[in-house]
Amino acid sequence: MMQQPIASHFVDGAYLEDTSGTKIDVIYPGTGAKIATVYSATPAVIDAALNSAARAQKTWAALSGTQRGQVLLRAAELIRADNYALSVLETYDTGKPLQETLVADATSGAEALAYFGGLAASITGEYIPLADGDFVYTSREPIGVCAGIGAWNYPTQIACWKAAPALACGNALVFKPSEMTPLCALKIAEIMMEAGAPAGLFNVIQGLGDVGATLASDSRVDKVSLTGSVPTGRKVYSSAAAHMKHVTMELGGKSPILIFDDADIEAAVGGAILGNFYSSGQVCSNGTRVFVQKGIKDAFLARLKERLKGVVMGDPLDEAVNFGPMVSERQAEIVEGYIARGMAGGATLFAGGSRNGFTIAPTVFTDVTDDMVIAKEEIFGPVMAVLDFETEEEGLRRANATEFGLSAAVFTRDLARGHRVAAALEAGTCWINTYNLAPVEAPFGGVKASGVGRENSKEAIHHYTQVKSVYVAAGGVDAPY
Ligand SMILES: NC(=O)c1ccc[n+]([C@@H]2O[C@H](COP(=O)([O-])OP(=O)(O)OC[C@H]3O[C@@H](n4cnc5c(N)ncnc54)[C@H](O)[C@@H]3O)[C@@H](O)[C@H]2O)c1
Ligand SMILES: C[N+](C)(C)CCCC=O
Repeated sequence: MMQQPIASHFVDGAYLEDTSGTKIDVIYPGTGAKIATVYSATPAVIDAALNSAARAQKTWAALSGTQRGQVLLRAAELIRADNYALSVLETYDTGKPLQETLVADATSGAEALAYFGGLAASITGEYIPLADGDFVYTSREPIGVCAGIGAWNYPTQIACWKAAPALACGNALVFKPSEMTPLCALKIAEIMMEAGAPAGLFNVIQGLGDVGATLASDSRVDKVSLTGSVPTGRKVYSSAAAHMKHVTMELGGKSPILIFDDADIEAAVGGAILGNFYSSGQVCSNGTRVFVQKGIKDAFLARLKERLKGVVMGDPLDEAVNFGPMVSERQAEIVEGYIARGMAGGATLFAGGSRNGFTIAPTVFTDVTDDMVIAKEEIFGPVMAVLDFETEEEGLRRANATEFGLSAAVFTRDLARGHRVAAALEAGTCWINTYNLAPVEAPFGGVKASGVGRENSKEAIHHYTQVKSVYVAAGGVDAPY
């Protein structure tokens, strides 16, 4: 049962321990048992990580894109070969069911490493012809040392979604996982070394928010990429701005799903289930405001109730279980608090609402109005708010009436309406007739308060490089005196 890592940190190509840092107990959410202890990074550990990253970055950036890509491709293969063990570890770290982690986490990390490994050799600049034989060429240079700060819902995926583009572009990364889920990223660091990365290229240091804040403000860090909540994003962004650092902010949401009368009801119910209860609702892009057009609402709710009978709760390590606990007791309490506020606010509890250990049953509220707390705030748990609407204009207006803008979806058989609605939705990612699919080929990120920049896809290259223009003159220099 113990999942104790060799040491708390992975720095300069090896495990590193310093027990003088704050003690962090690692709890398996499936049972509430302590499974490991790590220690928060001390200033000495942070220094070692940043200094080794700076050294490694120079060696790494001097390689060709093809050479860098080969290391990432090898890392992807090693992750795939070790998928079962990595998935079990992801389940210990997060409590997500093994049935889910076996297909969603290490595999997603491997896909990101393979994708950016394949892209590394084609990160090039352009040639811009000018008058009289002059021209400009550009090159995409690495930014330098990047700091990655992770949330607790997808520890392996977040580490890889940040490492893959950063490293492909010739940067080094110091990654701080969430203090709730410190285990998985250490394994990725081991794998990077085995794949041939130079020591110091990918470091993992543990810590609470103060370690993240130190990274965000340290002058040796050139870019900060955060996956976390909007309040943390505001702090990190402002600290990075004071030092003129590049940022990527992958933050929270309260995303809408619009289900029209003509929707395929099975697809719509499936989308609402995936968009609310996958990972027990601990997904940034979840569609927690489900707007159902009045003509289909009764049928939608009836079918939703029926399909919720398929939920299997229990030990997340049992592959028959398809719904796991919250990551922590604290998160279970937060979600319970929102359920109480939903009931006190006048919404009708249609399904769920109960708690057992860290597990909150999939919960559905109906008769929700836009002004209720459960319709406005990100809950980050399995709580679906069902609202109804009459016209497309009304649905869109209410869907967009939020500070967030991470994701959104529309379910309709009328594809002209699907595209029209997707175009009008204020969100970084929109789905038509599906939910929560995020292939590495597609940009992922938010608008409005939900974020800055994009992860995945060729877009990420722009966020991990800086462009240099070189002007080449063909003739003499025409000066006024
Ligand atoms: N958009 C995305 O891709 C995405 C993905 C996953 C999670 N999220 C969001 O993450 C949130 C849930 O994760 P969480 O509770 O771990 O978020 P959080 O904001 O509490 O913490 C995220 C990370 O930031 C660190 N941190 C906290 N305070 C800090 C500070 N002042 N300076 C620097 N770092 C600091 C934490 O230690 C942790 O590693 C939700 O809002 C969710 O929507 C977004
Ligand atoms: C791949 N998903 C399921 C869209 C999750 C992205 C990361 C957000 O929490």
